Amino acid sequence: MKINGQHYRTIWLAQDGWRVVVIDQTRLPFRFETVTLGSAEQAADAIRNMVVRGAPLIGATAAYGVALAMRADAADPALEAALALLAATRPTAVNLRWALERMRQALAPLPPPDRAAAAYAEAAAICDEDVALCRAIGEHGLPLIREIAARKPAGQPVNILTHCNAGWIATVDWGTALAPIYLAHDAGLPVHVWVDETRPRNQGAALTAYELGAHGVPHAVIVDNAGGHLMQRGQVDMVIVGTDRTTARGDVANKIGTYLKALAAHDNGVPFYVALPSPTIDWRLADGLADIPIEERAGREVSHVAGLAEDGEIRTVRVAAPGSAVANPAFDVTPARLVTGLITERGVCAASSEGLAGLFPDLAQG
Ligand SMILES: CSC[C@@H](O)[C@@H](O)C(=O)COP(=O)(O)O
Repeated sequence: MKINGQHYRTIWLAQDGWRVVVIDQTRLPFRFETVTLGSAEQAADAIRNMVVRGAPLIGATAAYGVALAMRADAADPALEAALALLAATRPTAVNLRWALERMRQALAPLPPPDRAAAAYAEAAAICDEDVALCRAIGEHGLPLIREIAARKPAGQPVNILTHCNAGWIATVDWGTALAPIYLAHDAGLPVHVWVDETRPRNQGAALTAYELGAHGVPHAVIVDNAGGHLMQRGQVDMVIVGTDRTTARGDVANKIGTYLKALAAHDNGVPFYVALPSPTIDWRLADGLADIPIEERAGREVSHVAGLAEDGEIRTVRVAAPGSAVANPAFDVTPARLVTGLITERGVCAASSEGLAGLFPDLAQG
């Protein structure tokens, strides 16, 4: 997607041909800065500290982290150490495990001298494929928006609510939940996006609003608790969110607060769609509530907030009462029964074992 007229992906190789450049998401929307990663340790830090985040981009960064490790030492112990280091960074997004397993399968059979080149090629393939998958998600989601637009009075925008950031910044390009919105906007359909701010890290206010604004998509940032009210008043036509892990029966883990939006959508008859590429499906799991690991992040993300101070500096301030305990579960699980449909690169399906297996018979297990 474009920033100030220039096309960017979220991850690319530096001019030296081996280091890896990412956009520092901790500085957005106030500063567009990049970070250059030169080792698997730096890639792991970037994922852990959310310099990069979003399930597909976490997977892509981990893949390049393995490539960086192989350049330094391609022996078996080094490969295993890099895979373990990167796997331990964040627990919920299954794209991380998927990318690392794919790297292991590509590299382990090779003699060590061949591994670095193969690792870079595999990481690049993962990135290119992610772009294609996300673009396809956009194409399959577009008719859903078009149908709603056709039922609205002429000129009235389709109001779409989204939570967290599932746009191009969370992937390599295009995004998942935002891909259909970009295609609808580019096709001339009037769309307007309600952007949940998404405490505690404010990915909605900081990242989704930033990228929608850069693309010229009309939107408004709302506090996380406003969605239900807007739905009761008929001001939300549909919800589209991303996901960090979807089980084989269609339960969906996504940023904390997603479940409450699904409940409100259900109560108000608002369609609730989840957009995902197939690497986000964990075919080994069925019961998302019981089995998806939920990341517990530092309490400081709740007690403190970062923002742009009046003097133009990015500063962090405390918002919670000093001394109060805080808890910070970073994701929740929305049961399949609350999901209207899953928008994937192969089409839209029911959030159910049958729906997913029907679209992905080659990937579904059992
Ligand atoms: C296309 S990304 C889908 C999800 O990864 C996204 O909605 C999300 O929850 C990201 O969480 P984050 O903690 O910012 O990595």
